Amino acid sequence: MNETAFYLEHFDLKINGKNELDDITLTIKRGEITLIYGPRNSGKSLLLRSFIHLNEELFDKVEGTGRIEFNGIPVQELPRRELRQKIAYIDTSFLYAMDNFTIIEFFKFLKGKDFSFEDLTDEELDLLRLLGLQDILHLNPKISLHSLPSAEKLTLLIYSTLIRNPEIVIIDNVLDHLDDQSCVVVKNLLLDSKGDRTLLISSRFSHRLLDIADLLIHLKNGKILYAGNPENFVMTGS
Ligand SMILES: Nc1ncnc2c1ncn2[C@@H]1O[C@H](COP(=O)(O)OP(=O)(O)OP(=O)(O)O)[C@@H](O)[C@H]1O
Repeated sequence: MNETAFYLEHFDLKINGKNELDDITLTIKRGEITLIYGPRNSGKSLLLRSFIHLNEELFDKVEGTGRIEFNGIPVQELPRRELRQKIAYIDTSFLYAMDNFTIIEFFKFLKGKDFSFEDLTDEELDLLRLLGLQDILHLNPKISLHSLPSAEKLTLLIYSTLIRNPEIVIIDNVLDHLDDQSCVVVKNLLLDSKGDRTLLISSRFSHRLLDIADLLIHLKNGKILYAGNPENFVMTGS
């Protein structure tokens, strides 16, 4: 299999005529964790959504120039359905959407309308335990997810992504909403479950996630200020 998951070359993005991403060239290797770090409005979400053509669904006028390849194929040549099967993207809007579900409705949404909790495989139960979510199975399945503590809801969102077993997992801004203790649990889980999976995580903070990143990309005003080894980034204080 191709060692490079994503390759971008001189990629520019204009939204409604305004330049938002500027000359992005980078390589994201398979099986690695990439941290995209930058302040509010630096372009993290626009960049991550470009990998799956999601900006086109949010904005009227999206113009991308340059190259984005997934597994060596330009993404515009890949059917969206295939991209979304292989690449799971979650952002904080999913958390708000989850409030509309009860526990059982959420599992049925993930696993099919005939789902019952006995259907969970050993692997899925292990993952629930690893994430500290096993108690959810003892709650009334008809309670709303809205009533769960937010850290638990976030972890459930990550669980729902991992059980689909996608090649690529993109976690846009979500981990910034976890408290320090839950963040450590999720980080360890992401490391443990990594395998061949490629992870892209965006954050407004570098320090909490730097230790699990293989590649750090520092974005500001739609431009890459740094792309490379996270340790060197810390050492130079860039
Ligand atoms: N809903 C929107 N309408 C118009 N322009 C937008 C919208 N969302 C983002 N943009 C433009 O895209 C730029 C980059 O936004 P993006 O959401 O990618 O930033 P971000 O780094 O993910 O920020 P945050 O940390 O706040 O999520 C913004 O400066 C803004 O100009």
